[in-house]
Amino acid sequence: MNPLLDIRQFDQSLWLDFISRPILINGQLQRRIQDEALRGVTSNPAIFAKSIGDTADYDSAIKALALQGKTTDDIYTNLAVADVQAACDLFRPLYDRETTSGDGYVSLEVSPELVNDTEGTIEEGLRLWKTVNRPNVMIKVPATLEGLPAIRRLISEGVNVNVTLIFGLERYRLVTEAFLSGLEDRAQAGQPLARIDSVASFFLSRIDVLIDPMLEKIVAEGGEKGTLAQSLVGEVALASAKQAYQMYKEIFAGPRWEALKAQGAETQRLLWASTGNKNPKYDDLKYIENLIGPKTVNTVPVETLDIFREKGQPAVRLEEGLDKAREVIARLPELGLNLDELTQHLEEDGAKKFKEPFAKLLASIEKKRALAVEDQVDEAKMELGQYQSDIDAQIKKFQDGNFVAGFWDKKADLWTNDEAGQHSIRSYMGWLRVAETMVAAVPEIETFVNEVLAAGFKHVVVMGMGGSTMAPIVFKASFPMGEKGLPMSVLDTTDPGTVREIEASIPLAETLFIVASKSGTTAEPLAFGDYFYAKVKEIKGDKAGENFVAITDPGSKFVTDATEAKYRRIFLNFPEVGGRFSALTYFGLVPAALYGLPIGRILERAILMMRACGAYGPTDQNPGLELGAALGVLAEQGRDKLTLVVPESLHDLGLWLEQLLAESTGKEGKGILPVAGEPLGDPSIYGTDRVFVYVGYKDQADEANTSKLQALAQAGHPVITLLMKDAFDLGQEFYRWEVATAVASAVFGINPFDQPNVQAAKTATDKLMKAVEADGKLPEGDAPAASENGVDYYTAAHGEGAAGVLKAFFAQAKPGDYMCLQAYLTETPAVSASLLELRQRVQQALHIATTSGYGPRFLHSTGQYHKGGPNTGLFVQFTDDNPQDLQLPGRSYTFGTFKNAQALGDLQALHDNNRRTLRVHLGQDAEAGLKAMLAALAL
Ligand SMILES: O=P(O)(O)OC[C@H]1O[C@](O)(CO)[C@@H](O)[C@@H]1O
Ligand SMILES: O=C[C@H](O)[C@H](O)COP(=O)(O)O
Repeated sequence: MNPLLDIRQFDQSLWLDFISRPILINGQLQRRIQDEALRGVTSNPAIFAKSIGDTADYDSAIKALALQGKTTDDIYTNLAVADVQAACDLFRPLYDRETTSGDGYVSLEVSPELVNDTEGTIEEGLRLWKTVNRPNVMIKVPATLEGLPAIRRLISEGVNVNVTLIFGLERYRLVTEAFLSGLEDRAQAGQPLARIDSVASFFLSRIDVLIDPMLEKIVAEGGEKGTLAQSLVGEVALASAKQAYQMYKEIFAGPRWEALKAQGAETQRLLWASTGNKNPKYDDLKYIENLIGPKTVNTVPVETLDIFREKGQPAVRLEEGLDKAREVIARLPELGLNLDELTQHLEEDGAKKFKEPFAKLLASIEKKRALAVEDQVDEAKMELGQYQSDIDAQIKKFQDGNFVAGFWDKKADLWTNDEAGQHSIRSYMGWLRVAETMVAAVPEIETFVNEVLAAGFKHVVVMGMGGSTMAPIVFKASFPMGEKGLPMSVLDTTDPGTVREIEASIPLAETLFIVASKSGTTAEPLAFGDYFYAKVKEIKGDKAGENFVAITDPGSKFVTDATEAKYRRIFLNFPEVGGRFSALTYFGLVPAALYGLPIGRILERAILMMRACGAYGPTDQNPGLELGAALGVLAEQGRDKLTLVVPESLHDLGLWLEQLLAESTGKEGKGILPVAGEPLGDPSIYGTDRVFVYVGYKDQADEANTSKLQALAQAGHPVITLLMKDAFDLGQEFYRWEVATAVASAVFGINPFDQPNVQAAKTATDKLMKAVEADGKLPEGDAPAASENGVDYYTAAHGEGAAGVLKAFFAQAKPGDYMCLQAYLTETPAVSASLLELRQRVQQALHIATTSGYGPRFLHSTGQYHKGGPNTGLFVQFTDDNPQDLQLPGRSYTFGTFKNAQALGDLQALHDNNRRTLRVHLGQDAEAGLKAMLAALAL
């Protein structure tokens, strides 16, 4: 027996007299709807004062909104509306299902300051109705004399109204009159009456709280009056309610009502409010159990609802003791108690009881707002030496041309005069303000995380390429897992060894797989999805979809496929945000939240940087513009190798930055080459093509790097230092770099948002895969230039044996060139160490920049620059025999063949762009093969 469910047979609806973000996010409200037959929610200014003003639950959102320049009032409205919307959405299925019950509603009250202001109430009521934009919201309007015409008007406009602060029977009659007149106005205007729902909230416990002490005083005086008073103690509220219910039955009967009913109108139900008992002498369920009757609502505080669940005795009692109820009210005057005056007092006091906490709430928001806007972004230290004046001139040029205003207005001619290019630029500027949208999406994501935890998942695997997984990689490497987070793996390679490794390390049935692909067409994530779906299906059969989540753009075929495969959830991202600019969208934030990070704080910092970059009006300095102008000018003057130096704790930031810079700027023979993971050396080993950027933490000394950087700055190399307070500042840095990349692209006059040369490798790979499908294997290639110790060397450079070939290949290096290692291998410490050794030796001997990436990951990141940037690269590609190959389900080929086709396809694209290449096939044992190659290298 559960009284919460049993009460339904008496046609009473229980609503919850509380709302807060935590109960929306942690699933409590949903559980109450699902398991406890909860049928609505009411809020009031005091409730919001408690949930917003007295907790830190909204602090991140308040800060983010404050930084956007919102006023305190706007911040309150934004928070309250967001909660009400979320609650409305939870009740929506109930609301849609039960078209005549009048349930499924969430109430939001107009400002208590409007309690005696008719026009103000109408205006705010309509505004809130529009802003919440849900059919199942009720706007709460006080039943003051000034409120009555507002109720009539709002009802006539089709707004659902919860009339609040009703204490007396006469006023109740006027409330029903306002409701009926509103419906009649509406009918006269030819508008439909169905689903215009309204409740009349009769406040109960407050009546007894006021009158009982008066009665008790009379009791104390003794005599007849004392005896009478004694019989009335604790009775007035219930008697009022019972009488009101009789009035309700009368009013909503007869010809006037029947005419409205015939047009689809529903009655304005009585809602018992203020039903949390406030007198310890009374039963906690006094205002619940005694007021059960058909077609009524009781809005109950959390604690009372829980008590009712435990020991409630539901039965219809609302029409019991009606004579006594009449007598209670009738005899009050004998004791000198004028109920009209008392209810008037309650009304005034009621207004005060809402105004005071509301004022406190606004004051607390104001305090947080004022503090937030004082916050400053972490300043960059720019040691630009001889380049300073040219960079200053570029910034001045931008200022004179009103660049920043144009930037925020998405004026595409800041980048290119080409019409198609301009169109593409305008279509991909959504990242500029997407962090604002995501602040609003935080509760949705956090709710999802709680759902995943409640479902018992133990691990998350994010699967995707490039911009769809880079941010999760950075978050995972830069933060420890959050307290309630799940361990997270990222799969962004077709390397079978890595796929196996991940598979072996996860509890398959309890792993949530996120297939992340903006386009929904990228071959790798779709293959990963298919592979693991088949694996989970072996365990969970038709329920496999429960373990899968998609993040993709709306309208992609992947949306259809994921829907068919019954994915647990599909997050639709934003078509106007490109992959490498998507760190602060669902792509970065859903995994981050599952990993247990408070994503609101990451967004807060991003918005701080947006503000500094002029998103909300001109600023004295613009960190994104300054960084971008510096990088653009330096690259134009030959300093085009951005050498990123980071402490170990930020080692994967380079992966994200590489994609952003290389894919955005590496085209039309221009661009900035990001150089990440290269050990920092003395000034003597560097050419004049470098700019050094250090990203680290303010309070973490990094002596080894900082002293070397000092020496480099002294030797005339430009050095830029960005120090973060903590890892949450990654939100700030992501944004700074996105702006800087777009600005540097404007210096070059290129479109930062396309990747014209990526397709070439994909097309070549597709062609090779067609051959695989037809012949069962990849086509035979040219003969190697050398073969030694199980390692084959393929290159156009000629030489004797492995050593000769390597010598000839590296002999092509010129100042300003770079060597790029492309390892289509399983990432292991030994492989990474050999690649690093190779980089070091080349750097020391040839004084050129070196980069390194695992394939096929880099194809979706730096691959654009390799083919589209300047022809300064010497590319060394490593492949192996994929000793641990894996079959792909539903396909005629393996992961290994797919990966090797990707390598060959890219090699083809490099050749087509006349790049200098060396392919080193390492055979069965990549680690040994690499050692053999290093032994043959005479550098
Ligand atoms: O998210 P998608 O559409 O799968 O694309 C992944 C990556 O591939 C690229 O399109 C390059 O191939 C990147 O720009 C992108 O981040
Ligand atoms: O709509 C509900 C009312 O705002 C609420 O029940 C008031 O209760 P209180 O008297 O306990 O503040």
